[in-house]
Parts: sequence; structure tokens; C-alpha cells
Amino acid sequence: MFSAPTRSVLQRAGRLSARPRTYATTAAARERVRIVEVGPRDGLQNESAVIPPEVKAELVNRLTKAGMDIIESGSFVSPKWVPQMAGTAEVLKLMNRHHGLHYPVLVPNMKGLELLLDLLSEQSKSDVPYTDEIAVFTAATDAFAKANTNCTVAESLERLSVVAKRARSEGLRVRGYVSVVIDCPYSGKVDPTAVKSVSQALLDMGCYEVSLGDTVGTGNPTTVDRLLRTVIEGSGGIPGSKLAGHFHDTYGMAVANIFTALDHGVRTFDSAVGGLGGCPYSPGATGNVATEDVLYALRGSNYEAPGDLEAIAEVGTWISKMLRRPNASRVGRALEARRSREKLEKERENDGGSAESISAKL
Ligand SMILES: CC(C)(COP(=O)([O-])OP(=O)([O-])OC[C@H]1O[C@@H](n2cnc3c(N)ncnc32)[C@H](O)[C@@H]1OP(=O)([O-])[O-])[C@@H](O)C(=O)NCCC(=O)NCCSC(=O)C[C@@](C)(O)CC(=O)[O-]
Repeated sequence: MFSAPTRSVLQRAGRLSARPRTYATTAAARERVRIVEVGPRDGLQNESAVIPPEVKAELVNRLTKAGMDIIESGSFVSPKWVPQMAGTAEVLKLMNRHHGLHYPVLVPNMKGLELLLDLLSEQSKSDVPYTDEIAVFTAATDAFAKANTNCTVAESLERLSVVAKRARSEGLRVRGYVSVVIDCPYSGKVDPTAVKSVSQALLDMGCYEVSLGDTVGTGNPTTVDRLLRTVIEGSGGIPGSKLAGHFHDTYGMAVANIFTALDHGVRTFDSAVGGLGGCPYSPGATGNVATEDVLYALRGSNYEAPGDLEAIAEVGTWISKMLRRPNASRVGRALEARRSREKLEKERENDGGSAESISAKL
């Protein structure tokens, strides 16, 4: 990406179009972007209230109806470490599953995989398997890996390679996560070359894709650009098509970071309806970029993504109410306000618009 002054010099010289690549005005052949909806997992793992499995399953069902096709639905982690994810097996049983859609779950170790395999061996009422994909996770720093999974990065890679091998032999797809790719809450700035080598190790063990997590949400387009240049370019570079962006929105930069990643060839992004979430072991970080914000930002661009924006926004309103928390999606709030205005206007029309009936409702 060019800096603003360089861009304007190149534009004047006619060597660069006036708009960056990602801001197209025509929708000729829009390129498909994959969205991994992580609300039911990343979104709910950090909530203080206990959320019944029925509500978690209902969230997955509503997201499916709203058009999301990859929905991370829970974790087989230790309930002592993340109590909110206890009962994921129950959630997978309760929710409606559909052919062609994916419902990945996080697995940190063999114990988690065995619990999942036990579930998969159970007779299900539906012919759609409970899941066909797991996600394994590690970090770019030992400090974070220890806080999150009680082992160093090297130990976690050793542990996960056994998990990935077994999962693949059982026909499961394996996705990888690297946390703290920009800053670590325990050890500060992260070296992009560490992110590159951990990502490569995950690919080498059979992950089909590695999601790069700005867990703390401190990244901005400059630091994300620097990271992706190191990871993607040069010898041993990992193609953007093998990477995903997972941007927490603590500093409001997540959408800008996604556009930076698009410019580097990344075409998969994780997001959470209503901007839910956070990692219990990343103090101060807020939720993931909101799915509503991503869909709105991609409108009119060269990229199209699954999901009906209005319908997703309604899911965001619903789950925020269920959790008794403000909707963290600005797009979601704006659409909610518009819906309320439209409802009022309709009622006004139906009531004949009398001044008393309008002021009674305001
Ligand atoms: C990895 C461990 C288990 C190590 O934790 P440990 O304490 O070292 O494990 P252990 O093997 O000593 O087991 C301790 C207890 O947990 C049980 N146990 C052990 N494993 C399991 C399991 N899978 N399922 C159910 N129970 C399990 C085990 O049986 C034992 O029970 P006890 O004998 O004391 O009764 C633990 O640290 C852990 O579960 N960590 C997960 C933390 C987590 O889920 N973090 C959030 C997800 S990552 C994230 O959010 C970041 C991401 C992906 O979104 C990207 C980004 O934003 O950066």
C-alpha cells in the first residue's frame, strides 16, 4: 500500500487510479470473501452471565437464517479455564445443521478432540454431522500461550500436531489460529517473523488456513501492513489465500485493517455478530469486528460476502438484548435506529398522524 503523499504523487502522474483497489464503484465481477462468524464461540466465551445452550443454539440458527455459512459454534476446551464454553456438545445437538455449511469448534488438546469424536460417533437425528471442522490455536508469544493454554508456543505446536493428525485421519478439516499477532498483553510488541514461523508450523501440520488474531485489537493499517508484508512476501512467504484476518475492534481499526489485508490478497475474515466477544486471557480487549460492520463496509466494493446485512443486524439486536449489553456494532445500532423510525412513521400513517398519537409514542 502506498502512503497518502506517495499515492497523490502517483495519481497526479497518472500511474495510480484515484481510488484504492478495494473501493470500486461498479460491481462487475465481485470477488467472494469468506466470513467466519465467530459470535457463538469468541463472542460468548467472554460473557459473565451464564448463557443456556438453547440460547447459543438459537443464535446459530438465527445466523444461519441470516445467510452465514461458516459459524464457529463453540469450544471443547477445559470448562475450568473457560466455563462459558461448557456444554458445546449440547449446543451442537440442539442447533439445526445444514448440508454445505460448516460449524467449526475449537479444540486445544487430545482430550478435547476425544470428547468431540465421542459426540461424532453418537447417532444423530439429522444426517448432517455435528461438525466437519476443528480449529486449533496457539500464539506468537510464549507469554500469551502460557496464559491461554498453560504451555509455551513450541509445546503447543507439538501438542496440536498430534491433534491435527488424528482429526484429519477422522476426516475433519483443521483450521489454525495464531493469537497476538500485533501486540501481546503480557510481553508487548510482537515480531512479525515469529507470526510467520508459527503460521507455517500450523500449515505444515495440516491446517488448511491460518487465522491471524489481533487479539488485543491494537493493530492499525500500518502495523497490519507491516505484519502481512513479512508473512506474505519474501522467501518462505505464505500466500494470502492461506490466511485469514481476525481483528478485534478495541481501537475501532478492525474494518480498516480488513481493507489492508484485502490489499494483500487475504480473502477470509472472522467477525462476530453485534461485535460480541473477547478472549478471557486478553485483558482490556473488546469484541471482534462486528459482522454488520464488515458487510456494510464491503457494500459497493469489489468484494461480496455471505449474509444479509439487515437480517444479521436483527440478530445483533436480539443477542445484545439477550445478553443485556449494548450492541457493539455501530452499523447494527444505526440500522436499529432506522427500523424504529420506520416503525414509528408507519404507525403514524396508520393512526392518521394525529399529534396526540405521535407524542404519546415518543
Ligand atoms: C489447554 C488447557 C486444557 C490446558 O490446561 P491444563 O490445566 O494445563 O490442562 P490439564 O491437562 O492439566 O487438565 C486440567 C483439567 O481440565 C480438564 N481438561 C483438559 N482439557 C480438557 C478439554 N479439552 N475439555 C474438557 N476438560 C479438559 C482435565 O481433565 C483436568 O480436569 P481435572 O482432572 O482437574 O478434573 C487449558 O489451558 C484450556 O482449556 N485453555 C483454553 C483457553 C481458551 O479457550 N481460550 C479462549 C480461546 S482462544 C481465543 O479466544 C483466541 C482466538 C482463537 O479467538 C484468536 C484471537 O483472538 O487471538
